Amino acid sequence: MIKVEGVSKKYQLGHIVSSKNLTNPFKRGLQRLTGRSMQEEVAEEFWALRNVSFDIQQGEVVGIIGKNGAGKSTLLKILSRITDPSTGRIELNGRVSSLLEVGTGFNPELTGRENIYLNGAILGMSRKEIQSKFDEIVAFAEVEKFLDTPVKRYSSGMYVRLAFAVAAHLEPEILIVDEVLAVGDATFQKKCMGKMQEVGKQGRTVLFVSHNMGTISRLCNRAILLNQGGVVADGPVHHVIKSYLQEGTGTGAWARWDDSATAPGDDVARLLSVRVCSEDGITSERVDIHKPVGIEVEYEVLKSGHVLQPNCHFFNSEGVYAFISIDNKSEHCDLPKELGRYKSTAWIPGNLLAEGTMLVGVALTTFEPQCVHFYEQDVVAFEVVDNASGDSARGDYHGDLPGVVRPQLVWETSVSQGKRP
Ligand SMILES: Nc1ncnc2c1ncn2[C@@H]1O[C@H](COP(=O)(O)OP(=O)(O)OP(=O)(O)O)[C@@H](O)[C@H]1O
Repeated sequence: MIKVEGVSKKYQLGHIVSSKNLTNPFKRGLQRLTGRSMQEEVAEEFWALRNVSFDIQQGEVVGIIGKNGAGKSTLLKILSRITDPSTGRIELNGRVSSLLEVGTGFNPELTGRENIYLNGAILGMSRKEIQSKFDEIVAFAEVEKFLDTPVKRYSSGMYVRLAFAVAAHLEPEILIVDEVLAVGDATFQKKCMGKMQEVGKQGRTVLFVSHNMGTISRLCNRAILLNQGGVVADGPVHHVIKSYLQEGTGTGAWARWDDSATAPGDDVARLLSVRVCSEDGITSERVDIHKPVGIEVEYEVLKSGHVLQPNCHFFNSEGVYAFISIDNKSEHCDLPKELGRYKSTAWIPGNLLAEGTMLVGVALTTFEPQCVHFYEQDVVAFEVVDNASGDSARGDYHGDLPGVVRPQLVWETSVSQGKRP
């Protein structure tokens, strides 16, 4: 269905080098002779993709994962024929509908209604075929009132809703979606997930890029991990997510931001670091199932006078939302914070989580009125390990124990007939 063979993509990057690093011998000489410092612009080659090969069969729902700059969007652009590969070849059999950056595929001057017909026509559908899908698209996107308004007047949320609805409902044989779900609100994201699952079940092929491992694992059965433009893992989604987390190509046990200007946050507070740690304060990627594990959040308050409550969101590698914990019981947590650097640690007791990977999202929230100063999803991860020593909740059972949590509960047994042993 999709065949990618030895695909590489080269970009030319132009940048200015200053006097010390001139490469042009003429400019170097001139600089020496005149004593005037010179600049020059050099073009540098950059390979965004290197020798990427894989096959995707019809009906596969494939997640493309990798850290920022790994080449995911470039790969999807090549598959959507927005850009050509520098070397290698791709083969796609079937109608492709793609939703890459918000807005691609829409003409801003045309109305919502006109854009639906335009996109259908681009996909090679007849007017009748489009008409049969029209009401469904409009209902999904919830843009009934704005159907005859040019899409340039839409809010970004409306735009994405319509773009997704069009891409997913016009019965493409191959649906390519890049992280667009991050733009909509939670209800819409859920709706999109459901729709993509449905498209996959109808035997169509879906390629989906996301940084959210929960979404990837819920939606996809296979994942391809890219790192610096190359494929480093390709296979069942849980194995590939595990490599992403473990190889340090993605989320580790420690995330920090050295430059507060680019750190997550707003003018009230910024995130400095998040760490998974053991009782003795050591950063730990692997945690013994019996032992407590701490999520330490360090942030800087830039504007005083706000009540700020850190909160952690826990997901397992299948994307199941395990639980949320909000700092709403500690001393002074409900008082406005002064300027300064704060460190808060949430402690999860031993024998609570099940074994496996936990992904943690961290937020800082003011609740009245509600304002989220930052929320970093999947910011750190750790592996809960059960060494099956017999004194954990698993007891003497060595087989697979499913579930998000595995608390060691107190059991009581009473006997009404016969004798206790
Ligand atoms: N038009 C371009 N010109 C030059 N470099 C580019 C261009 N497009 C992408 N790149 C570079 O290619 C690399 C791969 O980019 P790409 O957007 O494919 O990565 P990504 O995995 O999608 O990243 P992200 O998760 O941040 O979206 C990056 O280093 C990026 O800076």
